Amino acid sequence: MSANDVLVLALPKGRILKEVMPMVRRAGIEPEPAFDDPDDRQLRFKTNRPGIDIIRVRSFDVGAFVAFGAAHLGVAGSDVLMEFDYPEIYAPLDLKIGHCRLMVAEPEELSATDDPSRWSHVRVATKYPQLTRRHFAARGVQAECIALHGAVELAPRIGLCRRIVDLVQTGSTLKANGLVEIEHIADISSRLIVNRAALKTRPDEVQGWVDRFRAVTEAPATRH
Ligand SMILES: Nc1ncnc2c1ncn2[C@@H]1O[C@H](COP(=O)(O)OP(=O)(O)OP(=O)(O)O)[C@@H](O)[C@H]1O
Ligand SMILES: O=P(O)(O)OC[C@H]1O[C@H](OP(=O)(O)OP(=O)(O)O)[C@H](O)[C@@H]1O
Repeated sequence: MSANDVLVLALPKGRILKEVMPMVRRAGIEPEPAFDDPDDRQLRFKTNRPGIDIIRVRSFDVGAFVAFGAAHLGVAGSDVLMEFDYPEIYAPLDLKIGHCRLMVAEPEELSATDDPSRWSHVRVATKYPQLTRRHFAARGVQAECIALHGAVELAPRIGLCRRIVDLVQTGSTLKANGLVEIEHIADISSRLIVNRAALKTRPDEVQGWVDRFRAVTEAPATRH
């Protein structure tokens, strides 16, 4: 099999990887040992399947690798998919992992008197500037976004802006920074994504992997 024939699966490093690897293994893909070696600097890994390699990239970059066809399949949070909104990506399967929600939040004391229905302009710190602008524009509010890559909950406390759009799971990061949720934007989970062109040109292989992952999400996990 030539290198060009190998399908590439893009996985997000970080928190999702821990949840997704048991699913990848149950779908029948076992990466080479270097994948689990924290000192190994390799980013592309062979697997027990000669026809599939794994690449490990930033969670925000999985969509770009799949959209531009460098990877054929991938796993991405629906937050990332909403932010970039790549038409070349098809997301056929909810993997039911990485559950959280995307919220607008502000300092507790501001929320006591604030009335979001009266906003015409908001300044918001967020990792999701495009999604945030779209969300507010849909109800006629102009959002000025300050793009951050992390520690978003710090922004109101330190005077960068009063409001944020960020992910919330347990709510402990909001609470620790004196913030409260004031608007729900979306429920988030991770999806199996495929490049639309790859699905057209190699339908049996790509659909075969979608079906195997679907079977994993539908079967109860076995305990060892
Ligand atoms: N608190 C959370 N609970 C559940 N899922 C989350 C949470 N935070 C983020 N996620 C999901 O995990 C994905 C990756 O999270 P995040 O952007 O924080 O990256 P990370 O795991 O820190 O790794 P990296 O920054 O290296 O990409 C997000 O796109 C989202 O779908
Ligand atoms: O509601 P909680 O359970 O507290 O989780 C929410 C936090 O988790 C994520 O941050 P992450 O830990 O990835 O750090 P980050 O600031 O680098 O995004 C997210 O951006 C929130 O900050």
